[in-house]
Amino acid sequence: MDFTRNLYGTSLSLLTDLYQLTMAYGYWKTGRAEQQAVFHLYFRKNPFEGGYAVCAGLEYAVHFLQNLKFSDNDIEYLTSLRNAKGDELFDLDFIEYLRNLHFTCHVEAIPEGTVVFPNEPLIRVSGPLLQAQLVETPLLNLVNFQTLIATKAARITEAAQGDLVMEFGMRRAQGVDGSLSATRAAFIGGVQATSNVMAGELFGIPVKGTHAHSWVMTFASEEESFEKYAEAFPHDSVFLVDTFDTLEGVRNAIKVARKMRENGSELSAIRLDSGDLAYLSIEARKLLDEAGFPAVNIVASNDLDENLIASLKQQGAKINTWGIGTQLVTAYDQPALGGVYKLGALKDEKGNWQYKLKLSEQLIKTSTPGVQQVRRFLDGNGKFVADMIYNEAENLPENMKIVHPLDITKQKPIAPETPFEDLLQPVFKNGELVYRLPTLPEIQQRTQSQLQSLDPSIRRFLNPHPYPVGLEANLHQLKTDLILKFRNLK
Ligand SMILES: Nc1ncnc2c1ncn2[C@@H]1O[C@H](COP(=O)(O)OP(=O)(O)OP(=O)(O)O)[C@@H](O)[C@H]1O
Ligand SMILES: O=P(O)(O)OC[C@H]1O[C@H](OP(=O)(O)OP(=O)(O)O)[C@H](O)[C@@H]1O
Ligand SMILES: O=C(O)c1cccnc1
Repeated sequence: MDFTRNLYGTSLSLLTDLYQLTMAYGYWKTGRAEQQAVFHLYFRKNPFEGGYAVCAGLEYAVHFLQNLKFSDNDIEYLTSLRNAKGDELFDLDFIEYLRNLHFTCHVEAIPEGTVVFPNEPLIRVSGPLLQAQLVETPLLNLVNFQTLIATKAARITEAAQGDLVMEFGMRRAQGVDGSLSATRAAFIGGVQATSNVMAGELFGIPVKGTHAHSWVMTFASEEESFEKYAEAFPHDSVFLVDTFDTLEGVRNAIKVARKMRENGSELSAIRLDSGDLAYLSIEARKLLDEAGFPAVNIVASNDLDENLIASLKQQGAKINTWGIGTQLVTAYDQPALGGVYKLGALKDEKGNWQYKLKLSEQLIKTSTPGVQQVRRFLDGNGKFVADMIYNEAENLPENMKIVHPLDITKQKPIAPETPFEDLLQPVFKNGELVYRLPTLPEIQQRTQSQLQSLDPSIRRFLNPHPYPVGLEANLHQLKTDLILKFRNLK
């Protein structure tokens, strides 16, 4: 597994789309490689029809940018590429330029574990056009997926209402990194443990687990299989009780739990993995309680997600530990977050920003110009009130107003003394890392406190109340003026 282990420490410079390199070549050839540019990474729609997202993946992005250097192997490969005529695709002088390239951009980013909303820049990259363009694809790759999974995990842990949630998804994940980075993001979203041992080693996430049906199937009887498991793990035994008949399995677990107690240990839990989990957990709880085992936990697994957990809770299921695999690590109901990376401004020869915008027939897909920052306004209790995207390159007016990005009639004035925080924080200055990467438990803690600051109406799964996010009025005007200009209406 050296491949994975080294993946984030070595050059990932070719982990990009070819068009980033051909554009880079074009910028270089036309003398624009060093022109100052600003790009923003953002998404347009909350995943899972939800009311929010939890941003994740920044640490991977930081490692990627720190190691942005074309290795000898990278250079050799790029030199080997040919155009349609059979000549070298890239000028050798350009290849030399790439060989000597090192990252000199400024990067601002919203810390991992922050609750974020559509249109807000999660990462802002400013610096030489060639470099800021080049990093588009890998940044999107690293941030889209982890943000998606952290959000799914936040929803699942919300549904679990404080119960232990374990991530069991590796076997159905999308390849090696689809499992490792999903486990990391799941932990950020609130999952407390994983069955993924390598994620335990690499990220320090607590590892936990039970046993499979095969363990039971290798013995002459289910009872014997439980006995032998308890001998091996007298203090950490969880018996999977559904191999043949679930309630019979619970009775066998109780028999073995009694023997364990005589030998001075206690059964930790049973696991249900099929059938009607509400009914079976209620019956299992009764059997365990009547037998004097009220402290034995009940774990459930079987294609669960936040909606099933909420439904089982509502049905009165007596489950207090959840093993969640496929639905979580593959973000089954929405397999991708549609994050994009768009140019906001370019500096002209006089050093003035020229604001840039991509038009679309759909207003939601029209990009926002400027050098954007996100200001989050809070109430007296620190609860989130509204977010304002504004242009840091211009002065803010005294009387600020937030304008809905798609409906100019929806405006929200901001009282002058409203407390706020600006979400984008400096990460790289001139290519130098200036950001202390928080630990994973710190990030998980941040997610929890951020979610607590969000009104429950925004967190609910069905038709969540939309959190107000808009453009500061001057930025909205700038965007409108540019749209009119490009449509030749002004
Ligand atoms: N009480 C319940 N309410 C709603 N959904 C449930 C309930 N109990 C289980 N489920 C879910 O129903 C789905 C199908 O479960 P079902 O019992 O039909 O198949 P299964 O248990 O996987 O069968 P198998 O025995 O082949 O493993 C699973 O996603 C499971 O989590
Ligand atoms: O259901 P998930 O949320 O993905 O959780 C992981 C599943 O992986 C195991 O199943 P296994 O591979 O034995 O297959 P199964 O689905 O037939 O139980 C385990 O028993 C869970 O059911
Ligand atoms: O430990 C478990 O119970 C487990 C691990 C992975 C997948 N399913 C279950």
